Amino acid sequence: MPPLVKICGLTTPQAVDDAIRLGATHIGLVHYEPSQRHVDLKTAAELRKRAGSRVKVALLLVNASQQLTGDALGTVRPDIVQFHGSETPEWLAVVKRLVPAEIWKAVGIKDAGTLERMQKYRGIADRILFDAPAAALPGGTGTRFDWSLLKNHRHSMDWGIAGGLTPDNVAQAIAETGAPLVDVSSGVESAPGVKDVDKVAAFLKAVAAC
Ligand SMILES: O=C(O)c1ccccc1N[C@@H]1O[C@H](COP(=O)(O)O)[C@@H](O)[C@H]1O
Repeated sequence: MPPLVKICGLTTPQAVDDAIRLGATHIGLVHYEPSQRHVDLKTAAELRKRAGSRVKVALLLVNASQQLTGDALGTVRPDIVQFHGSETPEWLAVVKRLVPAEIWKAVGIKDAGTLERMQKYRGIADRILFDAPAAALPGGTGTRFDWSLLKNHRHSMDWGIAGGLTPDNVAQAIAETGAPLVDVSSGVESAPGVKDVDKVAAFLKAVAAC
């Protein structure tokens, strides 16, 4: 079975409809003001409603305060909360107790030591998303990590990969890592925050062929 596909950073109803029509299994909405893909909570809630049950909807937060996390989850009611900052396992456990959503944790993978350090999320996060290490922004920069770090790794949690994936390299990334889920944002855009329907189609086609 081909991997699950999350198209992240959607900002318009058209982009939501396109991603679903073309076969995405998950979509992502970014609520993080420094991001060029940031959507306010009203817009995020509208996009979430538009998706309905056609696809799983992730809300991406980065080191959000307790207040903002509560407001965001209460307003948007996503299927998944994707924590993309330096959130602690303790904080994720609190959120997990309070909301009926899957908890995903993005982890910037630098070296084999990351695979040890991320064990602290075991039993708390429902999925680990391996991404390139954070730089000026914690994600969404189109930067790849060294996929060979995951080669032959025995995963103890559900997982996926993100970071610098494109229609041209996603098949190789899947072949090298065996990822059960791939997540893309900038690699299917014509400009930051603007999804390109042809690139989204090409990405989904490349994954479907795996
Ligand atoms: O998309 C963003 O702007 C963003 C901002 C802050 C944290 C994460 C962000 N995006 C996520 O980062 C990964 C990799 O993205 P890319 O494909 O390399 O552009 C992915 O999960 C995005 O959703």
